[in-house]
Amino acid sequence: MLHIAVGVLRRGSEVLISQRLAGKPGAGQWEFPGGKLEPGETVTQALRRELAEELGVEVLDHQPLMRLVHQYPDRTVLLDTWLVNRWKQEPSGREGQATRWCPVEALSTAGLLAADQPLVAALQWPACYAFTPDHWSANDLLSIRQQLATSAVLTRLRLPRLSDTAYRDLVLRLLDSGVQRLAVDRTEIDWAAAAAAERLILHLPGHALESAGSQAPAWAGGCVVSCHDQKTSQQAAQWGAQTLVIGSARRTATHPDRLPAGWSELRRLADGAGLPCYAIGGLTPRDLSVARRAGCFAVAGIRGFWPRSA
Ligand SMILES: Nc1nc2c([nH]c(=O)n2[C@H]2C[C@H](O)[C@@H](COP(=O)(O)OP(=O)(O)OP(=O)(O)O)O2)c(=O)[nH]1
Ligand SMILES: [Mg+2]
Repeated sequence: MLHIAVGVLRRGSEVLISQRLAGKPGAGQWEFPGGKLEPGETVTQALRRELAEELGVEVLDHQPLMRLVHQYPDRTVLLDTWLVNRWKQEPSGREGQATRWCPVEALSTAGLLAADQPLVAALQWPACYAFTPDHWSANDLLSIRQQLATSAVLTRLRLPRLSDTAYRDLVLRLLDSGVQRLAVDRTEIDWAAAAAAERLILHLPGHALESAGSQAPAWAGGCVVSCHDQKTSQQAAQWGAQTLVIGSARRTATHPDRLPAGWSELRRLADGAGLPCYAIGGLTPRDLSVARRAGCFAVAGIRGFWPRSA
């Protein structure tokens, strides 16, 4: 497996991409700058060297974003991807390659290498994903709707106590209040008829895949699946999920009896998933950097993600 150090230079809402040169695999397609580790090099040494060679920049600040394994017909690559937020010198294509700044929301159609799609999702999806506590009512959520509308956090509405009608009404009221997108779990509701489908994400637990059809429904916002093992994560990827929630990182109050998989197991799951993964299990938003070191681009949870005690 080729270990590749990849740098995502980020400037506001844009990232730098470069075009692969003639003669290389994927010539003419776009990629994030970077390249293979040389013998004896650490990944961050390779990142600094590649960005200096390819762009003429000196990296001043780098943070892990995600790890991703992709199989091409003739080779397997591990893309070890880093966000680069600060650097010295103006980046330019030092090897004759074209470079351009691309808005994050335009990356899906920028002609990137096929392997980079999960990376694009990782840049587009929110880094924090908050699940509602089971005992919350519709009013609990409506009382904080202004906050939900301005927050960068994605919310998953679990709310098992609500009827389908109450659940549907709540979703429509939250969207009306300016909440950008929501993750829902009720496929029985006709969301297209409610004109809400554009801004909804479908979230299913892994065990629901059995009865969820052979292919993910074409929801504009995409589908997320919760997984605790490799078999389910592979099933979810084949089904067409865009992201996974994998756990458990630590023991949680929700599942006190479940042994946590721990960070090294999560890293194994994330590496094998081929999709961007949210880490879950006893985490808070403050755990984002440890989750990213374990190959997960983002964190999810219940307690610790809400302004008041859940
Ligand atoms: N840099 C980079 N490589 C990617 C991306 N996506 C992707 O599949 N790859 C693959 C393509 C290549 O097989 C491999 C990178 O190897 P490379 O040939 O560019 O390595 P390098 O820059 O060191 O080039 P060279 O010195 O071997 O000429 O990773 C990406 O976004 N950035
Ligand atoms: Mg390269």
